[in-house]
This record gives sequence, structure tokens and C-alpha cells, in this order.
Amino acid sequence: MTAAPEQGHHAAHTWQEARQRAFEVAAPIPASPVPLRAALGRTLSSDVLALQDMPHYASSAMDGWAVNGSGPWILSEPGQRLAPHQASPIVTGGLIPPGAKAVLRSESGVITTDDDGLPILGLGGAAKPGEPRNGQHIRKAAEEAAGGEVLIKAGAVLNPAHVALAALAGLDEVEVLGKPLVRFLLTGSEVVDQGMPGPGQVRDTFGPQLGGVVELLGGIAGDQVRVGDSYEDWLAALQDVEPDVPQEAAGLADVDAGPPADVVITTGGTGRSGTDHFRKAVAELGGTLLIDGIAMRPGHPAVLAELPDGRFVLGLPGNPLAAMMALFTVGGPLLAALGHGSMPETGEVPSGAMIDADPGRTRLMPFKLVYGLASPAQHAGPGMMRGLANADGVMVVPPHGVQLGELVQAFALPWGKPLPVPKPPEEKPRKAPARGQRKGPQGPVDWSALDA
Ligand SMILES: Nc1nc2c(c(=O)[nH]1)N[C@H]1C(S)=C(S)[C@@H](COP(=O)(O)OP(=O)(O)OC[C@H]3O[C@@H](n4cnc5c(N)ncnc54)[C@H](O)[C@@H]3O)O[C@H]1N2
Ligand code: MOO
Repeated sequence: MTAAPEQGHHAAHTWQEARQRAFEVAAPIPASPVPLRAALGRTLSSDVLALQDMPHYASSAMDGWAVNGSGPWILSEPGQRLAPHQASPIVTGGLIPPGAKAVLRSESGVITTDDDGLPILGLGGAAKPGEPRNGQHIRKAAEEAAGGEVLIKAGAVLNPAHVALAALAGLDEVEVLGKPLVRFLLTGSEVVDQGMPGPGQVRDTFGPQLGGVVELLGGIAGDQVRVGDSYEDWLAALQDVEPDVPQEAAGLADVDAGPPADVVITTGGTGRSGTDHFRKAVAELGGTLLIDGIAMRPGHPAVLAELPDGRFVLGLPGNPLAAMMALFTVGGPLLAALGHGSMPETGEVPSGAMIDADPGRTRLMPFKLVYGLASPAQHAGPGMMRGLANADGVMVVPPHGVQLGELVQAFALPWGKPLPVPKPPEEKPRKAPARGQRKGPQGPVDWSALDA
């Protein structure tokens, strides 16, 4: 828990500066190959070509017999070259044997015996007139694509069908733009992750939530590790290039240690108190503080650091709403920059309330739209989630406050609808509406033209 902050400490960055800095300190992660199973939703960085003809061999589209010439046909062993009037059994997808000219569906043929008692295939059953036509029910090689043809262009965001197409084309991996992998270190000995919390305990809001938000902000959510309150635990968890921290002991054994994280997000312990391990651990690891507090509320203790191995560490305050605001402010731009994206947009909404000045601090206020006006949400204290859960966006209230009806900067929630486009000031109609179409109260009639 947090004690008094250091005397005379001032947040180094305004809200706008903090966003800009978080965006500028990160360079896009270079493109690299990923296995197809991990490719969904990624942005392709080089064209996918067919590695060979697709399909790469002629195959049967039906269960039945491969045949050469007209019937009746003498049956031979599957796979052997067929001479005229010979046939051999084949299944859907089976390799067309040399010499075959068509496939006769099983329901169009009947097997009888000739005078010598040898099996003979003849037309029958459901055979249609002219069946089998030359080439009928044969899927030709290269009918989908020739080897070397471009199947998916660089820049495509891979959908499930793209991934399947790449597999059909013979690829095991595809080249995609880098996307930041994020791991989580959750702190707080008072935090319980299931059941009813007792007095002095609090249910963990971060475990079930952060991964989802990180994905919406353009990151890949990696594993979560719960860290004890001691400095040694903190240091060890941050130090571990990859979490050899015994996750089973931490009760979170869902993900095995994979590739190194690009970003580590910590929760809690950002306050400048006896349990502020963040800054101390970053310093001991030779890291650099890039953002050390932001002149905003809630979320002012947010910290961003870079470790010598290139990982960014984003320290979110423990208060749940404060953490979300810090994540939107710093995490959004950081993840966008790492993932080849652009700075998350902000817009404007007309304020539905007069909001007093709070010198030196930007306030981030979840709002609901009421008749087109952004009305500050209730239940939006730093430790609450109810206001944000039902909000339509977040207002960025400048230190000098806002007048009722004034346009104020705002951003949409990563899971919500975009902000409405503010209506331009109403223009006066250039032409009088046609007679009979005019709505609303009629004004006084101007007879002056009749006087002329
Ligand atoms: N004397 C001062 N005290 C505090 C100040 C201050 O300036 N002077 N700032 C306050 C603000 S603002 C914030 S925000 C917090 C920052 O605290 P920490 O980041 O150090 O976080 P903790 O102290 O560990 O926890 C704060 C609060 O959040 C709860 N918490 C922590 N983890 C979770 C979780 N996973 N799920 C739900 N809630 C969590 C924790 O129980 C505390 O109630 O400091 C203020 N104090
Ligand atoms: O960051 Mo604290 O309230 O401003 O929650």
C-alpha cells in the first residue's frame, strides 16, 4: 500500500507529452516469420506465393472409378496405367492414374461379370446421358493457382481463410509485421484472484482484464505472474529475461515460457512509499525511466522505463480505474508504435457539465452520452470500475476546466464505439423550403414585396 509521496515531487509530463513520449520512444518491431497457427490477425509483410501448383496433382472429385474411353470397362488394380476400356476404383481426392480420361461416380456404374466370370464395370444406376464426359469429375492440377502465383498480398490482415490458403500453398510460416508481446507482473499481497475477499483484501481486477485490453490496443497478451511484495521478488520477476519465476507456485501456470516479452506491465507499487520497488528495481537493473509520473488524474503515478535488454516496463498504479487511464495514456501509444500503428486518435465531444479548474492536472473522466452531450459518469473514483464499464468514452478535461456545451478533447474506449462526429454549426437554409413542406412554427409574413 502507498504512503506519503516524496516531498516536492512533480509529475514530469503533461498528459499530451506522456502520450507523445510513449509513442516516440518505441520503434516498430521488425517483421519476422510466425507459424501459421499464430498468424491469425497479423499483418502480412511479404506476399504469399503458391510454392507449387495448387492442387499439385490431378485428383478425383468423386468416389467411383477412373476410366479410359467408353464402357464397358475391364477393372484393373488402382493406380495402374489405364488402357482404353479399362477402369480402376478411386476415392474423392485420390490421385488420377495415368491414362484416365474421366471419373465415373459410384452411383453411375454397376459391376457385373463377363462370360468368363471376370468383373466388368458398366453404366447403370443413376448414370446421366453422356456420362462420363471427357475430364468429368477430375480436379485438374494448378486449377486454383500455378506455382509462383501471388495468393495474398503484403499488407493483408490475415483472416482464417488466408491462413488456410497459406497452408494449401505449402507454407509452414508467414512473414508478418512485428507485434509486441506483453507479460504481466501483478503485485499486492492483499489481492485475491477468486472468491469473496475478506476485510483488507481486494478482488483482482487486473488478471481477468489486462490481457483483453492489451490485445485491443494492438499487443499480444502473454502470461501473468503474481509477484510477492518483497523487493527481492520484484527484482527477480523483472530480471528474469523470461519468466522462470515458478508460475505454478504463483498459481498461474497457463502459458509456457515462450519468446522474450517486448513489454512488461506491472500493477501496483508505483506510489513513492516503502513498497515502491519499481524505480529501485529499474535502477538496479541499469534501466532508464522514460516517464516518471504524469500530471493527470487518476493515474498520476504511472511509470515507463526501458531495461538494457530493450524491454519496456510500464508500471500501472494499483487503483483499478487509475491503471486503465495509465494504460490508455501510455500503453496505447507504446503498443501502437511497437506494432507499426499510428498514434491512437482523440476527438472532441460537447461537455454536458461545467467542470471546474484543477490547476496543473488533466482529468480523465469516463462519460456517458446523454442527448449528444458528454456527461461525466458516476462511480468513477480511482478504485472503481462501474463508471468506466458503462461509459461511452473518456473526456480529457484540461486543467482550466470546461464550460457547459464546450467541445472537450476525448477518446473512445478500445472496446467501444468510435466517438460521434460533432455536428458542424447549423447553416441557415439558402432557399426557402417548398410550399407545404415547411415544418415547425411559421414566422410573421413579410408583405413588403407587394408594396413595390
Ligand atoms: N500518500 C499518498 N498516497 C497515495 C497517493 C499519493 O499521492 N500520496 N497516490 C494515490 C494514488 S493516486 C494511487 S493511483 C495509488 C498508487 O498506488 P500504487 O500503484 O502504489 O498501488 P498500491 O498501493 O499497491 O495499490 C493501490 C490500491 O489499488 C489496489 N489494488 C492493487 N492491485 C489491485 C488489483 N489487482 N485489483 C484491484 N485492486 C488492486 C490496492 O488494494 C490499493 O487499494 O496510491 C494512492 N495513494
Ligand atoms: O492515480 Mo490515482 O487516483 O490518481 O488513482
